[in-house]
Amino acid sequence: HLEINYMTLPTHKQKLLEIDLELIGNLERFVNKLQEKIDTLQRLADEIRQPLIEAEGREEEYLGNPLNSFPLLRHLYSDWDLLEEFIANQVGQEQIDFLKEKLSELPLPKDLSAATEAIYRIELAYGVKPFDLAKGLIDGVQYDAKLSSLDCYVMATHHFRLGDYAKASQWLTVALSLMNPSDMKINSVFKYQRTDVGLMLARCFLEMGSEREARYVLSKEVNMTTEEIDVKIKQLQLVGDDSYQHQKYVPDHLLPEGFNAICQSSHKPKPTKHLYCRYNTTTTPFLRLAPFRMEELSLNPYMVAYHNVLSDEEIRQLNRMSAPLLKKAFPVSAVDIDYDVRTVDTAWFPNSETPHTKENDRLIKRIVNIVSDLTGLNADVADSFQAVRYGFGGHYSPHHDYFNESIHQTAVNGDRLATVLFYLNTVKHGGATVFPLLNLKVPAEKGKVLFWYNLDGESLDFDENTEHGVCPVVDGIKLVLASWINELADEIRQPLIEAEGRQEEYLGNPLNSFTLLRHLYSDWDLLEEFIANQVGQEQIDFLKEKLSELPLPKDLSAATEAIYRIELAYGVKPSDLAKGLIDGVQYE
Ligand SMILES: O=C(O)CCC(=O)C(=O)O
Ligand SMILES: [Fe+2]
Repeated sequence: HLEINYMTLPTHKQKLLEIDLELIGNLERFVNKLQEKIDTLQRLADEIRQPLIEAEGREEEYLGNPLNSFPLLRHLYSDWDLLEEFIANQVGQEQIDFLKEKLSELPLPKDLSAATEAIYRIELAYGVKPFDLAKGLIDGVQYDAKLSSLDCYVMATHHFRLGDYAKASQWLTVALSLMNPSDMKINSVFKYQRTDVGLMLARCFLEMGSEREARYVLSKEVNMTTEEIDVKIKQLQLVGDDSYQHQKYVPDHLLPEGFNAICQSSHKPKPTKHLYCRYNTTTTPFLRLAPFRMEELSLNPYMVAYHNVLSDEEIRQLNRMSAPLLKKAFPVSAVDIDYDVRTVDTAWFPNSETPHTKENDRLIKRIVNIVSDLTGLNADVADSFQAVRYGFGGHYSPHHDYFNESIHQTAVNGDRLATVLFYLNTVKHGGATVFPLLNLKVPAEKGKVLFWYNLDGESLDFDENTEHGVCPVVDGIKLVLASWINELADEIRQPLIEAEGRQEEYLGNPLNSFTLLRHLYSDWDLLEEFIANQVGQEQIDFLKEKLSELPLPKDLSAATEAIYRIELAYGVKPSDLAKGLIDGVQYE
């Protein structure tokens, strides 16, 4: 049962329909059995009554006939006894047993919580009023679906527990409006009564400080007398009501308002007059041959989207590869403070379970290449792709991708310099990536790749403006592949990082000083040209400004000559010198 995931796996959701259909079939068989018994009992009643009708008004004459008195006696002697047995005998035991057996396959409390929270997130993020949500109108889209009174009551209970009494009362009002008198018998089967709704609504009004409205509801919906109301109100005011469990109130943290506003269809994207849409042919030579349509979304932080990067077949293969790895990563424990940060399934990818077929290896290599082609960064990240699957209501609260703390990962690889996101499907409604501080919404579109720097281009400080999250998915699921390029994967920075903390020693070594000098002398100059078309003007200006502080031709000559003298004086072969072996000493 543990692996069942109704939120993100269509096949599992399908199972809910199948089991419901099975149970409905079972219920119908039970109804038929019951109907047969009713028919039999009705006929019996008619037959037994028949002689009595005949005898009516002439009882003496009737009973005088032995053919009448005998049957009457015999009938009274034995029939009712057997009839008692027949009536008492449970109809449809088989169907009852079947139902009992199936109960173990039905959703668990945590499944209901997950579904409730999914609707709750959709309600919050898209600013949907309970009344609209109940009739299937979400963020301007009218769905062919609606909620029942009991569904609304469950939503109200969720809000109530979070202490959002205003929203809870709205849901309760909708629940009342959807409750028809003719549903009373059905509702009572589910132990759901109008008075339940009324009591909770009165509680909401009391919590909101409106005793007058609480009294009105207790009288109208719970049918209490004035005296009963007095007692109830006093009781609630004194001791509260422990029939409802409370949780802490978290919605601000869950989906902040500024974020939600961008999720909604009413959001107007900001004009992007300084930004361009063009083909990237410059980052790497590869792109001169196979340019991708690129859309600059922001200059600071630098952020671009590329379109139609992966083919449908590649995406199919990726999904085939990652599907078995995606595990249910649902945070179910309410004591976990982060339980509402992210509702997805994730898998690091590829991992030891990924079959090493030729196609798989080729595809992974291709994705690594795409990442470095699109970003111009050294993306030796084959072990750090993350496949992410969002189900209905699946979201990611605003966060930064950098860790900004010393953990094993940042110590080994540095922090996350850049993020590359592959969108593997088009989400019909919801699921956009949103950057609230940039007022930017990036819809999930199949084949698109989004790339941004998490560190400021100038200071290399963490760029707080890269804060981002994912709007709850309304319709369908969302699939992405995330890849992070770490600072230290960028080979340009490698020598500096190696030198960190032991600069004197590091620079004391001629090979290091030479490499550094040569690199500073010529690489940045060429790099400036190389990346001029891609990075923000600000960074280019910074680089240009710094060029004046870099070594001059005479400095390079001096260094070259120094190495040359060492080579001559110690008789070092070029192959030894290149690998650090000088006059019997192996340098690092
Ligand atoms: O799914 C997305 O659009 C964003 C994912 C993300 O922010 C992350 O994995 O860090
Ligand atoms: Fe992220």
